[in-house]
Amino acid sequence: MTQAYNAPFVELERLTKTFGTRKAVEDFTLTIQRGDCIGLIGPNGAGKTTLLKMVSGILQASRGSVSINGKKIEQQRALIGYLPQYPQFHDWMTAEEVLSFYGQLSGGKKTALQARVLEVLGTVGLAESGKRKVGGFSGGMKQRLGIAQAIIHRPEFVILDEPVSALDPIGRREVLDLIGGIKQSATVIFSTHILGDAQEICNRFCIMRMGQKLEDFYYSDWTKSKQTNALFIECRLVNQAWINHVQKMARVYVRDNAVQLEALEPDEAWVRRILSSLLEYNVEFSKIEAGKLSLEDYFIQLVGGKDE
Ligand SMILES: Nc1ncnc2c1ncn2[C@@H]1O[C@H](COP(=O)(O)OP(=O)(O)OP(=O)(O)O)[C@@H](O)[C@H]1O
Repeated sequence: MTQAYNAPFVELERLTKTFGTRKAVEDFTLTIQRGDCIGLIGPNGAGKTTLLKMVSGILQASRGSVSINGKKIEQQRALIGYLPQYPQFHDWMTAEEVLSFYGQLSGGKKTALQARVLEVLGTVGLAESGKRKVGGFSGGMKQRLGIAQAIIHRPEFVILDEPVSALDPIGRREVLDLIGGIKQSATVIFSTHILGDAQEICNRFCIMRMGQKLEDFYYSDWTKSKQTNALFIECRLVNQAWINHVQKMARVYVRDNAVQLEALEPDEAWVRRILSSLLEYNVEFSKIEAGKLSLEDYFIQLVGGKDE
């Protein structure tokens, strides 16, 4: 049967996980389309790991369901590649042995896997290290090996839990480039609290807090709606009377002399009204920029502190 182009690929339906009395994830519903690269963003303790474990089928949901191509996740495990937050390997195994082992767990035959193991080691930049014992690997190398084990069986849906957070800038760069490559041929969801990294490679963002989905948007839609309705004004001196006035038209964030305005009810004349107000209130400004609200600013406005 041929599927409609935009038929849902993965569907999370009111996923809920309770540990004792604590709801780690609550009524989380999400439809993932093929080709999405989703950044799952949330403060510590928001429930990201718990959610991804349920989506990958390694943690039983207390309530709700996950389906892939309309079938229960239990029947679709072969389509999934999963990188846990803290991948563990036996130090005494070589990288080749690790990948061969995981490939066999996914149903591959040892002899048939040999070429694939070498191919994947090349993909993750470990071609020269295949015969080395994992115990001698750096954190970045282990993370790349973790990604290699997640993609050894050519999964269509790749789930990565905090793949970059623990790495130094060089390791992060390598892993980000790697995820950029993986998303060319697979649907990807990965959790992070480094917004800049997610912004670089994701086309879609899901923001969660206290187990619940706060926002879910495609970056292109978000930039259209937010960036045209945001203004950044650097003042020589912040004029409080003007701030009081613009608060009727905008959410106002003041940091030192920088004022960020986000339209309360955007319309075409909003920017013009703000600019007129600058003249009306004799605000001395040194710089005005339109449309540069960063995802990080937005996230901080939305989420604020930690969930722990
Ligand atoms: N096995 C467990 N038993 C009891 N509580 C748990 C368990 N696993 C997670 N929790 C709790 O569920 C909540 C969500 O945890 P989770 O690890 O999913 O959050 P997270 O967003 O991944 O956090 P971080 O960014 O710190 O990894 C936390 O309050 C956590 O303490």
